[in-house]
Amino acid sequence: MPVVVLAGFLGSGKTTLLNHLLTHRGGTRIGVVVNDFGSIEIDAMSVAGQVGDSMVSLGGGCLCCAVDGSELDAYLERLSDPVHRIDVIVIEASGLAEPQEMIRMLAASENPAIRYGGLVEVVDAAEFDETRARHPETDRHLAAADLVVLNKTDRVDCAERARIEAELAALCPGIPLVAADHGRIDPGLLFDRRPWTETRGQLSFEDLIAEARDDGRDGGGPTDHTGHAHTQYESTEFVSEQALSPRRLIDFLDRRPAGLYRIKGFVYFGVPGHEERYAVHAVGRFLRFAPGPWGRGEPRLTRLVLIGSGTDGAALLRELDACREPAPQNAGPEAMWGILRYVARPAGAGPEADVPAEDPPAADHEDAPASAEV
Ligand SMILES: Nc1nc2c(ncn2[C@@H]2O[C@H](COP(=O)(O)OP(=O)(O)OP(=O)(O)O)[C@@H](O)[C@H]2O)c(=O)[nH]1
Repeated sequence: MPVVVLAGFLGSGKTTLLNHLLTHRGGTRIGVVVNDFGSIEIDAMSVAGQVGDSMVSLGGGCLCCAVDGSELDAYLERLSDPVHRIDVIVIEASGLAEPQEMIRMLAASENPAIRYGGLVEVVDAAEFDETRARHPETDRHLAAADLVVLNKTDRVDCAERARIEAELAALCPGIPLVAADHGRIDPGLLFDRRPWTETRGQLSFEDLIAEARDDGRDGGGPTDHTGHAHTQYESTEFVSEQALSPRRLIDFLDRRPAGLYRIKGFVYFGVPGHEERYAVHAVGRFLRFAPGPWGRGEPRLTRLVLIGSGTDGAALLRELDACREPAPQNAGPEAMWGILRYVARPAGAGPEADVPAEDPPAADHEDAPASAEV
């Protein structure tokens, strides 16, 4: 059973791509391992249909370090149990994971049923230069990939896309590159249609084991994490049973500090007519809300994970505490206008019913309006 590692920097679109795979998998049964950096498992909650028994979720740190090889092995063993009839396992790494470490863990796995099925690196076209500038290790990750997905191509123009593709081709010679928006790639690129060979590319099993041996590591246990992106990042988690004020939340988001690179989660506003679960995603200066139904029996909670570098977690929590709203039912529809500006509507859809003409237009495609990328 091949185990494909899906990696890429914070917010590049890994969960989106995974959901695309799950909804376009045809007859293939995919086992999923989701690794959230924060202890609130937002990614796991965002995976299409919550694939039941065929998903395990590892929160609270990066798989490459916080979870040791034997723990991962135990989960893989569970998924590779014939009872699940799984054809392929996809591990969605946290956005701060070190892919080589994960490949090492897989290489060191004693489970005869699984084999490393390749590394897919997802790249955010809109954040490409900035991510590389802040994280030079990105180039190393890309060079280890078996497939590079240049995602969010809808957020850059043709010339910019061609420039990034040329840079990627130079960084990853010989490694297939596919461009996508919203992770819509052909699932056949990852499983079934092409046999995966363990020795293709720069990172063969043998290379990895030899590298680990040279470093005096066994390839399975926790290692020296110096230089891993996640050592520079901290995660702050916020949970509220009380609704949040849309106005105060948008004000908080508009003023979010530059170091706060990634926010994800679900928000309960409880404003009449807007009782849905609002998924929120911030990646750099990009911000999006997406209303959707609550799961059956799911408590109306706000759960947010805020990941950044040099952020003051206590101060962020104080600000979010101040967004709590004891009486959301008294709010009028205009309270939601600030949020609705960041809700992407399907192309061709009419204006949101309760967005007034004089209000800034709602985002009509994912390429956020200037006002959405503050
Ligand atoms: N415009 C645009 N937005 C995208 C695309 N792919 C993903 N997004 C949005 O980008 C945000 C982050 O996407 P995710 O799939 O959660 O990213 P991720 O890599 O799983 O994030 P982390 O787990 O935090 O590292 C969400 O709001 C997505 O809807 C795309 O191709 N174009």
